[in-house]
Amino acid sequence: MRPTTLCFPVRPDGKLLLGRKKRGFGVSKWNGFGGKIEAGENFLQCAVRELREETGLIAKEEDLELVGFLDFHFSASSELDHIGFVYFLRQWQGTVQETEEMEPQWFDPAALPYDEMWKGDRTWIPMLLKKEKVKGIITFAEDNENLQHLELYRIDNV
Ligand SMILES: Nc1nc2c([nH]c(=O)n2[C@H]2C[C@H](O)[C@@H](COP(=O)(O)OP(=O)(O)OP(=O)(O)O)O2)c(=O)[nH]1
Repeated sequence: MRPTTLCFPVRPDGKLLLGRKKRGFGVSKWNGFGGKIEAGENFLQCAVRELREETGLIAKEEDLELVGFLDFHFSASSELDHIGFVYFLRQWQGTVQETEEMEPQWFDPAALPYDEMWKGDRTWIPMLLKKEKVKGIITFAEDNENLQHLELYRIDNV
């Protein structure tokens, strides 16, 4: 699978914007916003485009803070394997809109809906919230849901 981006808008009061995915892979899970890089795009361009498509928010590339680099492996379906560049975004233009793909909602960082998120997220998102940057490999079991292996490192720079 092509590389992907994943962006979490963060408000001045610390709340994070998540979206409940309405269709496709990971349907009904809460997640950040992103998707596959398109031909001719770099990661920042992809992150800006996906955020706009999924939330209506308009970001400047220079406002995207790279906070994570994750290697997602699916032991049963290697065609799903992908790397993900993870960004925090603290400034944008526009207002949040529900889209065909995502139902957005702001969450207190201390009360993220981890039970309805990808299983590794409860481990690496709190690291990001502590201002750590994270690199790692997340391997999902045969059911593409449960974790088979999780290897996360705190790094100085992504
Ligand atoms: N937060 C989080 N997201 C994950 C994990 N594993 C995983 O595949 N994803 C997400 C990242 C992407 O949104 C998605 C990868 O599939 P995708 O690129 O087809 O997703 P998409 O439908 O949003 O992409 P697109 O068609 O819009 O390009 O799954 C995980 O462990 N945590």
